[in-house]
Amino acid sequence: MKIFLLGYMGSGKSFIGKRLAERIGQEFIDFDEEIEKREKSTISDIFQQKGEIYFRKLELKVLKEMIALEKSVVVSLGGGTPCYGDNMELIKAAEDIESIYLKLNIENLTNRLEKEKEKRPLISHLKKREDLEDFIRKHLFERGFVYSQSQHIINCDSKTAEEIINEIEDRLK
Ligand SMILES: Nc1ncnc2c1ncn2[C@@H]1O[C@H](COP(=O)(O)OP(=O)(O)OP(=O)(O)O)[C@@H](O)[C@H]1O
Ligand SMILES: O=C(O)C1=C[C@@H](O)[C@@H](O)[C@H](O)C1
Ligand SMILES: [Mg+2]
Repeated sequence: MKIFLLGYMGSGKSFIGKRLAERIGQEFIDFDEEIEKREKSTISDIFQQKGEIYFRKLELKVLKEMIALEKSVVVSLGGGTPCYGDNMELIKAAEDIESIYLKLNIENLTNRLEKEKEKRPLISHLKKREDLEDFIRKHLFERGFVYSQSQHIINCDSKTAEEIINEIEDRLK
């Protein structure tokens, strides 16, 4: 089975994806780590040195490769991966992919991202909590529509990783 995890920055795609893959005995690919490996650079440095447009083009190339994989795998996408160009249409058109949106509310996303801004170039400049929260509110308003086109939507607010993984397993039965 090919499982793609979607959701906003900090929603837990990497964290849940790794554990879900272990639970069901499938290979795990973290999309951002894959890009970092290929570029021999961090996401922040890629944004800084080559710009976001370069990153988005590379993201599309890697997405197409992930969609074409012919093996069972759990892929944790980047937060913006489905949101650019026709990327979500490509994901939806792939009949062998189960797409899962890990949904969190703005307050919980802000709580998580406040502690982990450095590795995330789109928010690393937002020093005050209020500014971070305002950014997330607007950004999620723009992106939520895309994430919500996933086949499964898992509400992750106040759930442990264990509970979320159990819920995903139930959905995929
Ligand atoms: N169910 C959970 N309960 C509490 N904390 C969690 C849970 N899931 C993930 N986290 C924590 O939230 C933070 C963000 O998670 P993670 O890095 O997996 O997000 P992400 O969706 O991969 O973000 P990005 O799109 O930026 O890569 C991490 O510190 C992780 O440990
Ligand atoms: O939400 C986004 O656009 C991003 C999320 C991260 O996973 C990285 O892919 C990068 O920081 C961009
Ligand atoms: Mg991640």
